[in-house]
Amino acid sequence: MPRLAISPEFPRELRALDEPVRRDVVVAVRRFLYQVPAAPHPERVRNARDPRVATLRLSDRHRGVVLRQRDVYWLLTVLPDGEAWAYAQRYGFGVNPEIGVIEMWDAEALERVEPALRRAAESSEQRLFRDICDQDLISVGVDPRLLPYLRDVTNEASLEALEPLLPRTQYAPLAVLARGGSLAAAWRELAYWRTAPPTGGRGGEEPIDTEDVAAALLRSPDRAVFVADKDELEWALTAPDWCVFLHPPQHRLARTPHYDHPVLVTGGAGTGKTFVALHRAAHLAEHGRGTVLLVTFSQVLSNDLAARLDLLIPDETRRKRVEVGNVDRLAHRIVTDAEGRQPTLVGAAELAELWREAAQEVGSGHSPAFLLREWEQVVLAQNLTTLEEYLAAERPGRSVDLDDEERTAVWRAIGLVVDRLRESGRRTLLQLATEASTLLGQTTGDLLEESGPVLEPYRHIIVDEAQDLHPAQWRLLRAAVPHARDDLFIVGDPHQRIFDTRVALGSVGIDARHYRLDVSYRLPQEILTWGVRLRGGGPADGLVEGVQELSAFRAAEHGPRPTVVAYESPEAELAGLAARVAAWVEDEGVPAAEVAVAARSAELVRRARAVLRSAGLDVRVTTLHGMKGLEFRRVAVIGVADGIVPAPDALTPAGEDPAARAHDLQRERGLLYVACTRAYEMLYVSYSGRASPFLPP
Ligand SMILES: Nc1ncnc2c1ncn2[C@@H]1O[C@H](COP(=O)(O)OP(=O)(O)OP(=O)(O)O)[C@@H](O)[C@H]1O
Repeated sequence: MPRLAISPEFPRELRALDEPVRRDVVVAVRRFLYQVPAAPHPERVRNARDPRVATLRLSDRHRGVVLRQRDVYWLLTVLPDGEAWAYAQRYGFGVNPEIGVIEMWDAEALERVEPALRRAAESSEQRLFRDICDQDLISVGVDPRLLPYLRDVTNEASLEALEPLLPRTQYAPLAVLARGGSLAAAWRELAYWRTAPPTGGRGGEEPIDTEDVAAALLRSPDRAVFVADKDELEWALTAPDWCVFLHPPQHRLARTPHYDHPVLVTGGAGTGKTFVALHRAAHLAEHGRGTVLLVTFSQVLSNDLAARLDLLIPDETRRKRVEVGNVDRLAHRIVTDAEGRQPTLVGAAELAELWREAAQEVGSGHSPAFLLREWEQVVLAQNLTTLEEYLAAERPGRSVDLDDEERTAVWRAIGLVVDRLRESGRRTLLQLATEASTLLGQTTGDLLEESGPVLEPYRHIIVDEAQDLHPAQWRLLRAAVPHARDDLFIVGDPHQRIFDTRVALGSVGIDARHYRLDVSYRLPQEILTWGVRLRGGGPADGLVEGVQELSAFRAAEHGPRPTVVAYESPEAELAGLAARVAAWVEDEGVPAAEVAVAARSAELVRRARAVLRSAGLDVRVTTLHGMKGLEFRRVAVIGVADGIVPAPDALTPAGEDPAARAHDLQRERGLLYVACTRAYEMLYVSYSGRASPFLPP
């Protein structure tokens, strides 16, 4: 039987065919896989640039194009006969000599631009790679067949023009060198695309055999998937792309057989962190040692994760090994199980009233908001249970110093609130998390109705959107899984933090090894660059010790720049929004479900919704918070004006606590950044009056 690998273009082209043709094609591929009588056979292509390329007749008028080596067939595409032959003649193929991935390039187009390259070179003294010898270029993976073209490149702009014609793993290190980067930096760029973790030596793996196509395909999970039987074939042809093809850095993280330590993966918006989390869950469902919990921040996001996991793990038994939820629910369930009834939660307004009363009664001069923050960010964060502990505690992130007398007063206020909550039988979600982790740590049989120590309810935990979890929630997760191989796999982005939680995992007993994803597959470079300027580009703290930079964060694709429009009045801005959304949906045919509108205040959301509804435009309109974790083809963020973003009532007065205010501002910035980075095609931002101070000039 042939060893058949499918390229991601093949299912895409297949979907574009009419139903009867599609059916014929699938039947023909199946026949080929099983080599039954009447199976299509490879036919040579005259004038192919690579003699290993052949075609397979897959329907009356359609052919598949394959790259063939002995019994290995890489099925690249399916096209009408003429186009299939043209395709088969057009491309060059190779194996990257340094990292061993398969490469494919538009050899015909390169030949076409060659005379222009040569003419430019003849009329210029400049050569972009003059100071780099052939051997050095080859040492960063450059295919020797491309050297003649590269020698004629005179400047960065002409190299950029070649980008669409070259394999990514050829272009990426060249772009680093073109910018003046060192060979070591170019090598690091190339190594980012390597699939397997290094096992020693410079290249890390066994020596690369550039003639071994099968090994190269196995190292290229974004370009090929091997299918061994008809079920795997069916899966590769019908499942969404992201279920079947992972980019090498994503694959490396998600499919590493085992980790002997907790893992933290950080990466900017759209780098595929959620996909990595889902694939890790699928991996552990198959190879793990017990129940997997996949948790995220909110119920909305966890419903979305559960639906995606259904797609990724079609096997029901395996799917059942993964529970999907959010941390609050987990805490709620553990406390409910232990107490035999559901805990009652305190409402936000009620809690605010309790803090107001306590502030007044204690009369320490601290505002209710200050006391609440002190409780959540110091007392609950460190699980302080006595005044002595509180007096001795560090108060990271809090800029107003408190002497012993003041701390005693604050402790008294906190005590009042906690007592009143207890008396009324109510609790906050963070209290629940704290209690749940204590319960898990207890030696009692109540919880699982058996005697002996309580066992951790999960064997593996995967956390998505980790940047917004509170230390109390982290302690709960740590307690819910044993300290063992593959215990915790955590993904998040400190730059997208929208709540006040700056937790270094080490401080909550999670000694994670840190990995990074740097390439965004959602954002075009233009939205990404603008977003990074908006976010301030500055470092963000949290999750890892120290700070995280955005400097390595980049995009895989280009697209239009974001549009920022200033209006005279709020009414004109809303009219402008309606016109813009109408143009997208009605004129350009973008499905309404792929458009989202976001604003900072509930009032603006309501008004935008009303205006769009009355124009018959049924698109999602939500707050900036509501955009977390989602993505849309087109996004409009409105009301990005001074006085609205940052929201004045979300800011601590500067006089009360300057550090808290600085954090509030950064959080508000992060919120706008999150909303703007949900767009994978086009971003529109508007305001009336003065622009928000966050908007880049
Ligand atoms: N392997 C892949 N195959 C197909 N598309 C991908 C792949 N990886 C990333 N993408 C694209 O990038 C988008 C972002 O992926 P994902 O939601 O996992 O990113 P994220 O890092 O969790 O983003 P955020 O932090 O902004 O929520 C996907 O919806 C998809 O459009």
